[in-house]
Amino acid sequence: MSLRVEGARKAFRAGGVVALDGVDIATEDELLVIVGPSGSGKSTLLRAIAGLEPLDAGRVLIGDRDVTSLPPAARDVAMVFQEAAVFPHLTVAANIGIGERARGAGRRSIEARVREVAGVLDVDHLLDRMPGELSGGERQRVALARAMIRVPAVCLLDEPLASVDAESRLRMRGEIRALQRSLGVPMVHVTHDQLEALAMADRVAVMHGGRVLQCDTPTALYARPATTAVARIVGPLPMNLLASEGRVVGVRPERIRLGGDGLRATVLAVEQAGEECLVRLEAPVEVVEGDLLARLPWTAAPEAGTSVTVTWRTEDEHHFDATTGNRR
Ligand SMILES: Nc1ncnc2c1ncn2[C@@H]1O[C@H](COP(=O)(O)OP(=O)(O)OP(=O)(O)O)[C@@H](O)[C@H]1O
Repeated sequence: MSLRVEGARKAFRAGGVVALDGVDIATEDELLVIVGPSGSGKSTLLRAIAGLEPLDAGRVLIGDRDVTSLPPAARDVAMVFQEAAVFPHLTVAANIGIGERARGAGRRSIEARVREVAGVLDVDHLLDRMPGELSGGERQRVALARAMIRVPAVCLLDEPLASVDAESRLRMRGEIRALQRSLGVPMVHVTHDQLEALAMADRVAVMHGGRVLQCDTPTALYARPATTAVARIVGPLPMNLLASEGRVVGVRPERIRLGGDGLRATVLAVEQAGEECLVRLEAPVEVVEGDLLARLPWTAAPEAGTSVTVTWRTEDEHHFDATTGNRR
């Protein structure tokens, strides 16, 4: 199945915000993760695909069906939101089966399907519990199971891991990844956590200001960001951007080394992060945005206040146009 969004535009009269400013995406049976800062239009795009937000212009196509003017129920789309909305007065089994019951399926077939999907999402041992007796992660898995009980044409997830603790998040990333493979339909997952995006996705669409800046594999986004904005959004840390001879030179903090014949710098601060450390530097260069950062092994941590030299390999440089920010 394919999912395409073409030329999607959406302005909200309240506040005069252009939430979608000509968005095109095309995806097939893969996990497409949409990432971007708060307010970049991610949820609006997802809601437009689901039919919850009418577009001012543009089209949504699922397979060869133009669903732009169809109501949500007619689109065959499953959607899971940030806050797992489960019915507190129904058991887990009843929550998962509620859609099938509404469609008039028989009791036995509902039971069988509930057990099957609960097994996939590892909530089969919780079927008789009430939602109040579940952890946040378990509740979210129940919400996923309910949405996936019937294989939809398209599956949409809006920050389903946002309120789940770090350990469950890690586990659920893998489960969502596996769920997409077992369903074999396009899955679009929204997150503002770009590391989560890079870890899970077949491809990542980076949104900013209502536009898709780049849509590519995690490897390509990291290795060849198309613009300075993508270079700042994608990666374990924002890329350092230095003004140099009318262009912008980008170097990732994890590619910077201290010592050798290089740029003289002063160490402003050192933060330990497990085996590594984040070093904030001041150097006589024009840093286009943010601070000059280096990520080093903790064993190589310099002292704050000392003088160091900063080097990197030329093959680790990314070059961008100073005016447009586009990769050169
Ligand atoms: N119903 C609405 N009325 C007015 N403005 C809205 C409405 N919904 C969203 N917006 C605005 O549209 C822009 C995009 O919002 P959207 O929720 O799509 O962003 P987002 O990328 O999902 O953000 P977040 O990561 O914070 O959820 C924002 O500026 C937001 O304030």
